Formats: sequence, C-alpha cells, structure tokens
Amino acid sequence: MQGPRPVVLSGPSGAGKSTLLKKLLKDYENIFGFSVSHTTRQPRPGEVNGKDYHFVTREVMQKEIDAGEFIEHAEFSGNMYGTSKGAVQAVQAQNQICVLDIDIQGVKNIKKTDLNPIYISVQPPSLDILEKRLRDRKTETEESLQKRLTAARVDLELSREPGLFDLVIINDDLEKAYSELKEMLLEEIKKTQESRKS
Ligand SMILES: Nc1nc2c(ncn2[C@@H]2O[C@H](COP(=O)(O)OP(=O)(O)O)[C@@H](O)[C@H]2O)c(=O)[nH]1
Ligand SMILES: Nc1ncnc2c1ncn2[C@@H]1O[C@H](COP(=O)(O)OP(=O)(O)O)[C@@H](O)[C@H]1O
Repeated sequence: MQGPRPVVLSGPSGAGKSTLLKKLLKDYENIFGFSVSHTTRQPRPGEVNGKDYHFVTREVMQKEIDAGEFIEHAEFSGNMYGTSKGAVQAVQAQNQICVLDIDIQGVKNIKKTDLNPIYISVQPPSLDILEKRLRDRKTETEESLQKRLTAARVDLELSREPGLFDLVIINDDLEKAYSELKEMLLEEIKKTQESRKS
C-alpha cells in the first residue's frame, strides 16, 4: 500500500529547518514522523541518541552503507550523514508522513530513488543573518562555523536549479515561514487525517 508522501526539508545549516520541524512535529504529533538519520558527528548538549540522530562511528556507518542499508549518505562539514532504509520504514510503518532533514547532496541522491517526496528548501534572508543565527546558537566551533558558511554558499547556489525544490521558504519571520510550510503540506495532512478516520 502506498502511504503518504514523504517530505524533504533541506537548506543551509542554521536556516531554521530543525526549528520549523520541531513546531510541525509538536502541532501534528501523530501525523508526521521524523526520519532519524545516522551521523558521525558528536552529539550536542540535549541531543538524544536514536531521537535526534543515531550517533555512530565512521567504521560502523561505513559497514552499514556497504551492506546496502542506506538510501543515501553524504559527507558534510567533515562528518558523515545518512538516511537508513530502516529510518524511513519505521515512520512509514506508523502510516505517518516521513520528514527528512537532509543536505543538498541528499536531495540530489533521493531524486534518484523512488521515494517521491515533496522537496522544500528553507533559506535564510541573507548570509549575514545566517552567520548571526549560527553564532547565537552556540553549537559550533569557529572552524565548524566557517565550514557551514562555506557549505551554505554552495547550497544557496545549487538550490537555484529550476525544479529542484517544490517550494523555497525564506525564513525571515518564523511564524510566516511556518505558515508557508503548513500551507504546502495541508493536502497531505488532510489526507492522512482522513485515512485515520476510515
Ligand atoms: N545527506 C544527508 N544530510 C543530512 C542527513 N541528516 C542531516 N543532514 C544534513 O547535515 C547538515 C548538518 O546537520 P547538523 O550537524 O545536525 O547541523 P545543523 O543543520 O546546523 O543543525 C544539515 O544540512 C542536515 O540537513 C542525512 O541523513 N543525509
Ligand atoms: N525566523 C527566525 N528568526 C530568528 N532566529 C531563528 C529563526 N529561525 C530559526 N532561528 C534560530 O536560528 C538558529 C538556527 O536554526 P536551526 O533550526 O537550528 O537551523 P537548522 O536546523 O537549519 O540548522 C537557532 O538558534 C534558531 O533558534
């Protein structure tokens, strides 16, 4: 049976993907489910293994990739990130809309699969604002911040490719950005709510 269409949220680090996603998952607890990626980066304070990410070593992750357990994987800012088949299946088994938070390499690789998600790019109003938000978040060292800003420039450039995204959200005012996200997903939300009733 074909479940609801997944949703891909992409865009530069610090653009506001996690913030928007957390609001969505809170407001529609049963409707959306997060695809928990694997990563080799260190957990940040407050991040929970198995909830925010599966935090793994490079060796373990590479073994699982070689065993064909991943839909896509990429190197970002010196760490590996990837979506396992199990991560998406776990959400789809609950008949929830699966939301993936992945970088632009992930977007390009997912396009080669039959997942058929809705592709949304979340972007900052400017690079200066992005830098300020990343600094204020206080999660990065100067080195990782600079890597993220370099990746952000590449991301914003590649994101201009026509047809790559179904929607680009400029996250200036958070509530406005959230409204645009909900508006885009309204049809899938309704369908999922309806299917719960029958
Ligand atoms: N390709 C791919 N990218 C991912 C995956 N999980 C997270 N990312 C991306 O990796 C980048 C860094 O994520 P993270 O270290 O959590 O930093 P943050 O986005 O600044 O909070 C972001 O652009 C994420 O969208 C994944 O499974 N696959
Ligand atoms: N519209 C906004 N206005 C001001 N700050 C924001 C806005 N959206 C997100 N932020 C803040 O910017 C930082 C980066 O957001 P985050 O959701 O972590 O980005 P991402 O998941 O894309 O890396 C966080 O500290 C968050 O609270």
